[in-house]
Amino acid sequence: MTTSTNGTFDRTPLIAGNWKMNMDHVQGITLLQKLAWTLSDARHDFSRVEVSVFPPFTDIRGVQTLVQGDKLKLSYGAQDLSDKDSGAYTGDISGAFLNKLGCSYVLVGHSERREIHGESDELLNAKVKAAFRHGLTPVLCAGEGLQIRQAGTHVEHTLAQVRAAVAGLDAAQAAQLVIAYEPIWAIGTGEVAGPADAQELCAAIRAELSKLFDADTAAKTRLLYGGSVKAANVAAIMAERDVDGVLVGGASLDAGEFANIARFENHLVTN
Ligand SMILES: O=C(CO)COP(=O)(O)O
Repeated sequence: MTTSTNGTFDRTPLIAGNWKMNMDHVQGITLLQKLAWTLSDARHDFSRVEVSVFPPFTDIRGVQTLVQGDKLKLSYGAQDLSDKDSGAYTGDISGAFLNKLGCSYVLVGHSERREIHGESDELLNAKVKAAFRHGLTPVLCAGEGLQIRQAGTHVEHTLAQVRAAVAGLDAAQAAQLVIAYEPIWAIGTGEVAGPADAQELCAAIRAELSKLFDADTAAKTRLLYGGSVKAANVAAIMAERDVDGVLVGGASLDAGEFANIARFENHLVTN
């Protein structure tokens, strides 16, 4: 995350909670109410730090009702979308439907979708384009597994995923895009990549965007880190220059913990 000399953020930090396949629509509403209450009690400034949740599809209508009804400043998105717009694609969800439910974002290419559902780089590129077609901001996830990390090819591996997913985008789309670096070995394992690891990859991704588009565009793209983020480690990660936010899994299911992550500035360590 960079701060300008007057202390305002160049890129609004994004604290995103990926609920994965947790929280049915009743539990989801309870969690969101608790989160909203905790953040409002703490007078969270949403214009300085954006907070977003990614519930299961079945929760999104309820989330929309609560956010709109209570005029919450939280944004929300889905965890996946189809690369198609409509038609005979049983079980798939169109970006058009997500847009109608007020989603701002959609995750694309989470490692659990790449690994469990065999989603290819080509498909993910089509999903990124489908998101833009329907007025959604894609949060593209990329990152390496343990073997690749141990082989030392994690930077090239992650950049190849990013290159494939952004192919054919224009500079305005690249600037709007959010990219989350999520090393698979750090997801749900308690094994957090160090702040320096997060910075290494976010800087490499920004340099790659600069090559593919231009430096101005690359300076606007928000880059997140994800993998075992907690209130206790978020400040050091967010203090890194190129890290503009975090994508949180397990810890986003606890309203108090996630609210504390969102309020990382309260325990920000500058280095
Ligand atoms: O996959 C993640 C977020 O998308 C990270 O999950 P954890 O925070 O549970 O490690």
